[in-house]
Amino acid sequence: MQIANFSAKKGPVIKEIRITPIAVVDPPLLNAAGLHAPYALRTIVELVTADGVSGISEIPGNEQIDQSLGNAADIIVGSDPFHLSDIQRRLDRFFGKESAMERGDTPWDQRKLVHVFSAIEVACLDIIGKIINRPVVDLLGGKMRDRVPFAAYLFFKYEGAGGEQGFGKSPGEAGWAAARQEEAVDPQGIVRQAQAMCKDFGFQSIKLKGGAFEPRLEVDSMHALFREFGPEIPLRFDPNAIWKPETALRYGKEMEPILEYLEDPVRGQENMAWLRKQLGTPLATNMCTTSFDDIPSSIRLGAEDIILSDHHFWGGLRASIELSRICRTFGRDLSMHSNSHLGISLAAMVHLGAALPDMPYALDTHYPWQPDEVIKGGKLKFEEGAVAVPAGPGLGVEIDRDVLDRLHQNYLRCGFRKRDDETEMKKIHPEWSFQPVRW
Ligand SMILES: O=C([O-])[C@@H](O)[C@@H](O)[C@H](O)[C@@H](O)C(=O)[O-]
Ligand SMILES: [Mg+2]
Repeated sequence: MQIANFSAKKGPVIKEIRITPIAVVDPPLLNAAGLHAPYALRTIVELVTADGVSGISEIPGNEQIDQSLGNAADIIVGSDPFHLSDIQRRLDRFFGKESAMERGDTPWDQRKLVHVFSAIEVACLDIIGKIINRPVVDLLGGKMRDRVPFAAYLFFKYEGAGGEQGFGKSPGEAGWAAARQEEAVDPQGIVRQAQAMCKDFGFQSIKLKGGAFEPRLEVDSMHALFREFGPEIPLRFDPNAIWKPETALRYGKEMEPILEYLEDPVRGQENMAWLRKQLGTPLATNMCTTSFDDIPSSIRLGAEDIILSDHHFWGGLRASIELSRICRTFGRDLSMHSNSHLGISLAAMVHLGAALPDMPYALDTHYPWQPDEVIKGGKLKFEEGAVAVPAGPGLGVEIDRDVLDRLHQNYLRCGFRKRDDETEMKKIHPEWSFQPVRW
């Protein structure tokens, strides 16, 4: 037998990390935690190897996470981007263990390390893909599908374009660009929003973010969507765990005939498990089972049917692939959660979605709500609600430097340094306060 003569060649080395916080226009969307600010924050991370190969990633913007990324620079610089497990172990040792509790009560995840590792991992995968001339999806097990379907993600909202316009409208827009500025505070407004979004993007599933108004109005909005779109378009509803168990049981029963799944109706795995025993509708979560540490109790209690993974919160794309195997083992489905984001995150989500062995549900995305884009060539296209895996090695998308500079100037000017929907809401309704369980 002939054994190939494998001589260990020196691998690539990361020589530089660039961390650029940006602020992107976001309209006044409502949720259980309050109101979106006129700018959503994102951080763009670039790693550059000694040979000049660069890899990029995008994570939710937050000054403390940016500082942690900066503190991790000594670990990252000098590392081989192929050695992801070693990088992760050294980051774990450097930062110490981050508990699942540090996620917090908000609809979004407040941990630091998961974001840091996600930013580094995705940028390294982009580098690896460019070096071996393969798309990221091939590093995750290869394509199971060419196009990844997403759902229309509706919000109750105040009128306004966001950004400098704030609650005002930017004139001269048509189609979705105009509709995204309209008020939606009742069932009719939600149906109009859904019609406009589905018309422009071709979505074939619909999710409504609830938790903003009292349950009757929000559930009536779901009935109005069902009447408008019929049973062919699957519907989901997500009040971000702000309902009491008895409220969730009452409205969950009422919505059984019209829902594909019900997302985080109640807070905590115990409450989810209690409700799940009484409802025929599958329960999904991105709030009660949000890390590998949560899996044992999720299985013991039977907390949910669907885990909505998010590579920014689960520590990267490979972690989500690992999670998919755990889900299959324990009879969970895996789908994807989203927050306000641009095209680098969307590209990563599409590579991951394309690689997932099973993908029974259209994924979440906030993408239509953000008019800005940081990648060359403008916004990624949706056809019949789906996005094709970007062509080219790595993520297949490149940063537009002029736009990056402009969005960084937005960040410097806007004054926001972390997401704080409660403070934004108090600017309009000073008496308002965030309650983890309200109705
Ligand atoms: O963007 C929002 O307002 C959402 O409420 C978001 O923060 C959630 O994390 C999310 O989309 C969810 O599904 O819970
Ligand atoms: Mg959710």
